[in-house]
Amino acid sequence: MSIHPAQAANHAALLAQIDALTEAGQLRRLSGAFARFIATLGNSSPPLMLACVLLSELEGRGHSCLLLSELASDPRGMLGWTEEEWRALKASAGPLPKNASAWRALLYTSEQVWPVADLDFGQPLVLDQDRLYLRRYWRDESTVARAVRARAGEARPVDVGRVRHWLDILFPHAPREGGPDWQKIACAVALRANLGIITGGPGTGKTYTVARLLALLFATAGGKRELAPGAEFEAGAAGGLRIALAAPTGKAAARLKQSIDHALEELAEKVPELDLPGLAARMGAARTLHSLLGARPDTRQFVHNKGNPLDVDVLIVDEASMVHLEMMASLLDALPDHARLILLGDKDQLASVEAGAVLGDLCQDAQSGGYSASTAAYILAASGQAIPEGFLRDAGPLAQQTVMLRQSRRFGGPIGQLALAVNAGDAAAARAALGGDSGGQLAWISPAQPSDALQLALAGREGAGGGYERYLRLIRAGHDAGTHEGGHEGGHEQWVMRVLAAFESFRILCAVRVGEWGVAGLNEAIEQRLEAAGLLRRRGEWYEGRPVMVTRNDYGTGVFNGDIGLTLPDPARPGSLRVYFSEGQAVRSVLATRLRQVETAFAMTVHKSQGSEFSHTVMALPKESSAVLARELVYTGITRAKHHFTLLTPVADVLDDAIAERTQRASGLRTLIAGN
Ligand SMILES: Nc1ncnc2c1ncn2[C@@H]1O[C@H](COP(=O)(O)OP(=O)(O)OP(=O)(O)O)[C@@H](O)[C@H]1O
Repeated sequence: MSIHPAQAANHAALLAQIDALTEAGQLRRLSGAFARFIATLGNSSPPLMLACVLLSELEGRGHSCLLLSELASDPRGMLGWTEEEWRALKASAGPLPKNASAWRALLYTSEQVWPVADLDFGQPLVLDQDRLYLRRYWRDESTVARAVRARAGEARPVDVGRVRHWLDILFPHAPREGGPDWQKIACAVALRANLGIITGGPGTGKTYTVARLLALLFATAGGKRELAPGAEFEAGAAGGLRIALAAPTGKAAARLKQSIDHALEELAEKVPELDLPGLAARMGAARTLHSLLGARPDTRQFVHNKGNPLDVDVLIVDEASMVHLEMMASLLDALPDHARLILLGDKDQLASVEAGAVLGDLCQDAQSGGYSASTAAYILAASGQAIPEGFLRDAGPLAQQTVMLRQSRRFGGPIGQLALAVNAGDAAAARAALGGDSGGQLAWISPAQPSDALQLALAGREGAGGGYERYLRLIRAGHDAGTHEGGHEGGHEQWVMRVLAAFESFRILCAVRVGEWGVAGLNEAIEQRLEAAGLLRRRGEWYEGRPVMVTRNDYGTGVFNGDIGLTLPDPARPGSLRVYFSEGQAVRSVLATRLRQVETAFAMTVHKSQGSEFSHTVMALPKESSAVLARELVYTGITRAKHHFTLLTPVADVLDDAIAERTQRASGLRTLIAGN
């Protein structure tokens, strides 16, 4: 490292301040280490090191880049720090550039930074306009932007008359609520290019729509892909259409497959002229994205990539809000050019834990439409639906391929109203919804301490059911009936499925990991309470009835981060325990002692609950407000509830603060897609 002597004092002061903030828990250790590493690579000014610390810190919070405009105008807000914390760090770095262009000029001349228009020497930092990146994220954003632009922008030929014919069969009724049929529009739009994005809240019919889209593709593709030119189209002839279903987690994948099978089954009765049961049978199981791409242990590389693309014509990805930037880049890389990608997800949900908020970025125009006149004309011809005036405004190629579904079919009641209020940032309406539900679907409790809420964990809430007692009693009953040895009527597997279903109907979600209202504190308290009630007996780490969540992919045992299983006796080996995972209609199990990276899952984070729904969902907020406690988190927690939702707030005002707080992730994806 070469440092000008005049800067040495500032460096020392800055490093000391970074260390102090690290000790105080304001910075992660990696951020300081990264800045030091950058300093070893060339001449480094204190402002450059400061920018590196912040870039690394923001990466840890899910941002893919550092926006120089924010760095110049509101660094404190960007970090969620107090004025004193920021002032101390700033003072230790000496004079800082005054505005974004001064920052840009400073970074432009730094040896460790590659300004994208210049010669590339493989520097670790990338400067693209007013955004500073770690190289990996710039590469991933560029990959996603290029692929999205190409896929959305290149129109596929569509036989409009035939599409209209089939869409009228697949969607025979006008929407009850009036207005255009956005589901029908979504199908028409998705046919037109190799990218279709369908977003909407829970129960708005994303899966219902995509099942019809598959039927439409099936009905219209046969003539094009497989038959000789000029040959007559024959329903069912598109047997070779290779369709893959995927989702970020095993649970979400299993749910997708189940819902699509169910929707196709229903549809088959209405459209007997299409061999939809055959289509469903050929589709195969839905897979996790990791498994689809061929994850390999100890590497970030996948078996499938640009050089070895996936063998698919249509790829449907559900719960796309959970797909992080790096995964989306890998997925788009591995997708052959001719294949169609359909992304389904709720744009308002929490983004992935890892960096990026890809679906949210892609859906920025979804609410307002942004359709061009030619898209509107195509939609009218292909689906008979007129786009209302307010949605007309050409917002670019991506907007033409994005459709938001707006009418929830199973979420219109109090839970839906609450979710809407939270999403709109309306705390007063959220409070009114929570307090005004006389039917008992919603409850709002403010327990002083966790012990006041533990009865809920045991027996649920009156009228709402739930609680962990039920599945634990089923385990006991299985013991009494000798089911563990497979001797019970219906067999061991049926019993396991019943126990798993009972467990899956109820869950306690936490906004945070630490503290008495966090995952760790509540899990311990619940375990103790259940043990005191005689419902479980803890003997060491593993015990019968212990629910666990896998915290790391393990290729040896085939379990993945986020998978949830229940510990039950092994029928083949008396005295030993296995962990059973539900996979839709089937069950998979692993010897408990083979699972190394797991944690108890009576309580789990809202983040990890994405892709799952529970009949009765309880969400506990902590006592203190914070930046992580944001609207998206509260919305995601509420929308995990199918029939009943209970909110626990030891301090009621925390709810208002959380609803007011928004998670904004810095990203350059939109700019890169626009090609600016
Ligand atoms: N146009 C429609 N007509 C009749 N029923 C519908 C329609 N659209 C959706 N439904 C029904 O509404 C329910 C919810 O639909 P679906 O599961 O497709 O929603 P989703 O958006 O995929 O939900 P989630 O976000 O929970 O996955 C289903 O029972 C579905 O059959």
